[in-house]
Amino acid sequence: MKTALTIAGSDSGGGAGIQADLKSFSANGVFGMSVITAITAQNTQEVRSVQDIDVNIIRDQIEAVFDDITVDAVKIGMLSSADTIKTVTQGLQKYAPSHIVLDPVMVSKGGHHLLRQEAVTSLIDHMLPLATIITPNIPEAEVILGYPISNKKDMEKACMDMTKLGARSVLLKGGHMEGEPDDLYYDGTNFHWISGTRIETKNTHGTGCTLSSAIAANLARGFDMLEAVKRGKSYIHMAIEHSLDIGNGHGPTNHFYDLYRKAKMYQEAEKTWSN
Ligand SMILES: Nc1ncnc2c1ncn2[C@@H]1O[C@H](COP(=O)(O)OP(=O)(O)O)[C@@H](O)[C@H]1O
Ligand SMILES: Cc1ncc(COP(=O)(O)OP(=O)(O)O)c(N)n1
Repeated sequence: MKTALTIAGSDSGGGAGIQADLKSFSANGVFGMSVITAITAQNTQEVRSVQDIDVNIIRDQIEAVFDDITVDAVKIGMLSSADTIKTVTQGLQKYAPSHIVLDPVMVSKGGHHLLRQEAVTSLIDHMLPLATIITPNIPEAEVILGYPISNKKDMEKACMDMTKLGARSVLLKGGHMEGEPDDLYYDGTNFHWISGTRIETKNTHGTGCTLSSAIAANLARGFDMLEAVKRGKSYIHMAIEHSLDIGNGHGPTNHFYDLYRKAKMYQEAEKTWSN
């Protein structure tokens, strides 16, 4: 079985972070592993507090996984501090995994900083050049590049500028733009618009984590980047379409719908085998 590793923060509410990543890995057909960088006390409404994990234990988690298990793809989420970024960078340089999907998590929906503002430069200087693909939303790309992104032309320029900072390819997510949530994939040479249809729901907690993990899982399974991005996009659409009304704030994406659907189809098919 193919494997994927998430290096990210824990969300106690289960909708984003490590918890969303592992669910997305399973639903996308790979064995999931985790390196926890920070623990958030979080629910569907707010992040109450954050505890960074000691960098020695972050390094030990990375080494424990890579020294024993073949890692087919890595997804990076919440990194919290410059020290954590340094430790994760060193681990990735040591083991050089083939695919690194960087979701440059900065601020939660409720406005809590999940990456310290002084660590943004470290993320740009050390982490971006290691990324096979970076998957920012519009506000994250604006922070990385230092200019506003207001339309599709700006999105194209932003993608090109992020590859100049070292990322091999870019998926700039359009969920925060007006209108349909069209994402732009730039492979370093060509642009590919991955169009979306907006679903009217408040339950969008963990959408970025779900999508980046689905892309990592599909890369681990051997699909090329464009196909992994397209599969990720159709997975996140399904996960938002059937999102869950859990909690009183922004409910989580649904990782089970597709599995149940497939299990039902399997049961139906199985009935025909005995005939
Ligand atoms: N309401 C929505 N309906 C359909 N797709 C959406 C919706 N909101 C976001 N998406 C898609 O979900 C993915 C994550 O998007 P986005 O919200 O931009 O990122 P983040 O969760 O990092 O803020 C993207 O593919 C985006 O186009
Ligand atoms: C622990 C942790 N990691 C990442 C996030 C951000 O997740 P995202 O998918 O961007 O979803 P929202 O925060 O925007 O709902 C998080 N909240 N917690």
